[in-house]
Amino acid sequence: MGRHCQLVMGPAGSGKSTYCATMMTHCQAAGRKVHLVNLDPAAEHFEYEPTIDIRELITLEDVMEELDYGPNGGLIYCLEFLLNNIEWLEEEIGSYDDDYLIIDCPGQIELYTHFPIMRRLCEQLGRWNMAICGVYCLESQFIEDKSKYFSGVLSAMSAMVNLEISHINVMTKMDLVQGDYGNRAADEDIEGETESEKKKRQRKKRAQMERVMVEREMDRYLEPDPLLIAEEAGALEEKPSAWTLKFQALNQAIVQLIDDYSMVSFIPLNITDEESVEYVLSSVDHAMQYGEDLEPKEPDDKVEYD
Ligand SMILES: Nc1nc2c(ncn2[C@@H]2O[C@H](COP(=O)(O)OP(=O)(O)OP(=O)(O)O)[C@@H](O)[C@H]2O)c(=O)[nH]1
Ligand SMILES: [Mg+2]
Repeated sequence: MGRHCQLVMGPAGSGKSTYCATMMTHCQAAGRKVHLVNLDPAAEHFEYEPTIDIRELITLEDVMEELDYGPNGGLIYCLEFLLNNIEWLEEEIGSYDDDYLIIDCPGQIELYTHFPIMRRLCEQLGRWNMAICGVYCLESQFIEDKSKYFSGVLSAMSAMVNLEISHINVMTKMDLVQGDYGNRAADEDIEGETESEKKKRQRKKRAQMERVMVEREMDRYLEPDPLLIAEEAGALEEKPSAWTLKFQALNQAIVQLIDDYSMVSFIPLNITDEESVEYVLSSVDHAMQYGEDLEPKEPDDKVEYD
């Protein structure tokens, strides 16, 4: 059937390792043979023991100690070392010929955006006939700050453009967003209503509000709405300085870029909801055509013609 892998990327703390563990559990429960690959030389612990682990080749700690590098330079050194010793990875992967790999990457976004490291790794995986789907994680907490959110959108876009592999973007930690909205209750009184009727009505209203808030507001972040940043730029001072005007023009250019290409959209992931995890997995499968050769399509002989 061939080899398949998910390359799980995203900024520091965006939930990559948690995503990998969630996917491992979900895939195993569905009877898929999956292996975790750790490419983070600074990783400390994992819920699942990685089958292939860069730390067996090189660790950040050793590089910092022996070569006197700082953490970021040290990390780049480790990944370049991996690329220069790629036969190690080939050998490790070699014995998992027909399996499915979930690759947990480090959180330094420069690895995906402007250093050619991840791109070279993808090219190498491609040469070994591995179908790859990039999974770029951005955490839902980014939406609290629109500028931060848009810089996240741009980093996702940059990874997509740079790596040239099948790609999906995932908005992680959605359980936190839904939890916040869930706290807004309707507490107005209605005459003649008993206490238990009021509680029931409030519960219903809260559930409704939660749904509407999540759907309406979140939609603007899942399919990035350029107006979000335009709104923020509009909220600046009445008589903007020359600097502010330049900043607004830059914002406008970014808005235009995102709008023109409409390339970036996010799939929400709530790890506490099995259906949500399944939806992300099926999107990844679809992106890299996983399983299509498992079930060859039968010609549909039941089609009726007029
Ligand atoms: N509530 C909630 N917390 C999460 C979720 N995913 C991750 N976290 C928390 O966010 C923090 C970072 O998660 P990690 O999975 O380690 O993130 P990472 O992207 O692997 O981080 P680095 O490898 O350091 O870049 C941890 O404290 C997790 O418990 C989620 O879906 N929901
Ligand atoms: Mg991690």
